[in-house]
Formats: sequence, C-alpha cells, structure tokens
Amino acid sequence: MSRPSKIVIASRESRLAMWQAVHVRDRLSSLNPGAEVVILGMTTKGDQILDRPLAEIGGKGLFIKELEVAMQEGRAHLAVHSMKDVPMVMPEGFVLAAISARENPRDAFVSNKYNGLDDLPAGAVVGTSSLRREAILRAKYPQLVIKSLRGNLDTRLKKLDAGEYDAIILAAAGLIRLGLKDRIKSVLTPEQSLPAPGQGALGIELVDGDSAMAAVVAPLNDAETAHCVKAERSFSRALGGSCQVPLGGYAVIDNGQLWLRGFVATADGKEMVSAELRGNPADDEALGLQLAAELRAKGADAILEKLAHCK
Ligand SMILES: NCc1[nH]cc(CCC(=O)O)c1CC(=O)O
Repeated sequence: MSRPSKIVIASRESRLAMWQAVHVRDRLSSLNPGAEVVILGMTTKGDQILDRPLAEIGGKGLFIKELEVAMQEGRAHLAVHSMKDVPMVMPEGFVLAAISARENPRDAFVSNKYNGLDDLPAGAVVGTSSLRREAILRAKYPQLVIKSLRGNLDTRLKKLDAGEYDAIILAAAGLIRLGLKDRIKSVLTPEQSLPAPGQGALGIELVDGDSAMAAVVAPLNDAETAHCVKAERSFSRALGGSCQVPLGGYAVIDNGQLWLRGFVATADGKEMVSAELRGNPADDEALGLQLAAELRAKGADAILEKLAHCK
C-alpha cells in the first residue's frame, strides 16, 4: 500500500489535547520518515461552554464532533483522544483504529493544604464534575462538600489556587503529561477510587474504511491496553455509560488474565453495586458484558432506573 506523504492530526487546543497530539505526531514522524505530519488545532463546543455540567449540555460527544467533521471533510486524517472522553458508542462512519500504552490510570488528590482525602476536615470543599468521583466521595466521605469543577486542567488548578476549593480530584495521567506531577499530593488506589473506563489511555480515531491511515497508526496500538480498554468500554456501554451514569470500570492484565472491576452508583453515593471477574484478554468485550450482567443481577438495574435516561 502506498504511504501517505502528508498526515494531518485534528486536535482540540487545550494544553492536554495538544500534548497528546504532539506525542502522536512525533511517533508518527519517526515511523514515517517520508511523511510530513502536522496538527490542525480547533475549539469544540465542550471547550467553549464551561459554566454548566457536561451531563447537562450533551456529554462526551461534544469534545469530538468538530474533529470528526474535519476528518469527514478531508481537512484532517485522524484525531487523538483521551479514551475517557470518547463516547462508548462510536458515531456512524468512525472507528478507533489504535489504543496506545496507558499512562497512570488513577485519580490524583490535589490540594495546597492537605495531603490526602483522609486529612480533610468535615465541611472541606472538594472539586470534581465527574459523577463517578462524586459518588465515590459521597459514599466514603459524606462529611465533605462536593462542588462542581469544569474547565481544562490549567483552569481547574487555577480555581484551586484561588481558594475556591480545599482540594480537587483529577486524573493523574493529565497532570503527568503536562509536567504537573508535583501538584499530586497523593494518588488514589483503585480500591479507593476505581478509574473511569479508558482513563489514562489514548485512542486514535479515523474515518471508517481509511485503510491507508489504519496501516499508518497500527504500530501505535498496545495490545494489552487495547484489551483492557475494550473490556472497560464494553462494560460501560452495556450500562448506558455514554449517558452520564456514575460508574467506574478498570481492567489490568494480571498473570496473563484480564482482571476487570466495575461499579455503578447513585450520585449521592447511597447505593453502590460492585463486581469483578477474570478471563482471557482476547474475550475483552465479552468480559465487559459479563461484568455488566453480573452488576444487573446484583441490583444495578434499580440504580440505573433512577438516573436520567438516554436520549
Ligand atoms: N474529563 C477530562 C479529562 N479527560 C482526560 C483527562 C485526563 C487524562 C486521561 O484520563 O487520559 C481528563 C482530566 C481529568 O479527568 O482530570
């Protein structure tokens, strides 16, 4: 197959999105010495509307729509995403062609005054806009006050520094990528805060059927990460995870087996159902479905019924 002479990567303009695009650009440049690899930066609706919770304005798809239009119109060939932000059901006409090796998938505790969740006094204000983190915090630390926190990483840190919060919870991966590892006071274990499906992994999205580009990005795929993320996403999809459900799903390869853990909760943290299983990594998506079925058998349906329904 002929190698493309130019590869255009569509990217959001936040510092994290740009870091990710540059990371992929540099890898593709060294894999394709004959090609010119460039980044097309653009602003999405999700970046512009910062005063309302994501759940209210339309969810994850908001961050990738403009990038997909650019690919559809041939202005770009591929888009790089934090897998956590990619809708569980891919829009018609697009595919995830590669999932690259995972950065630290855990949640991080960030504060200028305290070293960890257990140090926070009653009434301390903790910032997060993730329903998953909110449910976990409310279940384990009902004495804390949870306050909404949106915006890109730099904006969130600025709000913390301005004193609007006593602490905030962020993905460790984003902070590490931006050279902000020093801001992490402690990393939460999966037992304390089960990560979101896809957290810490990058995905490459292409127009379905673009076999030349699929061959270009294939070397970026990390088989173990891809199995784990596929299992997590299949689990989330089966529980309506694109529709703002407070859930966590996290897989690792342990002794050659895929070990998948998951939970569903109400945002107030009062109800929470968890389960885990192990199986063959090649059965990734089936394992996700199986875990979702197990959660339903344990009562997850009653929780899901109380949540806003998918439109
Ligand atoms: N929701 C926004 C988002 N999407 C991806 C990351 C971090 C990097 C990653 O998970 O790969 C973040 C920031 C955060 O949750 O703190």
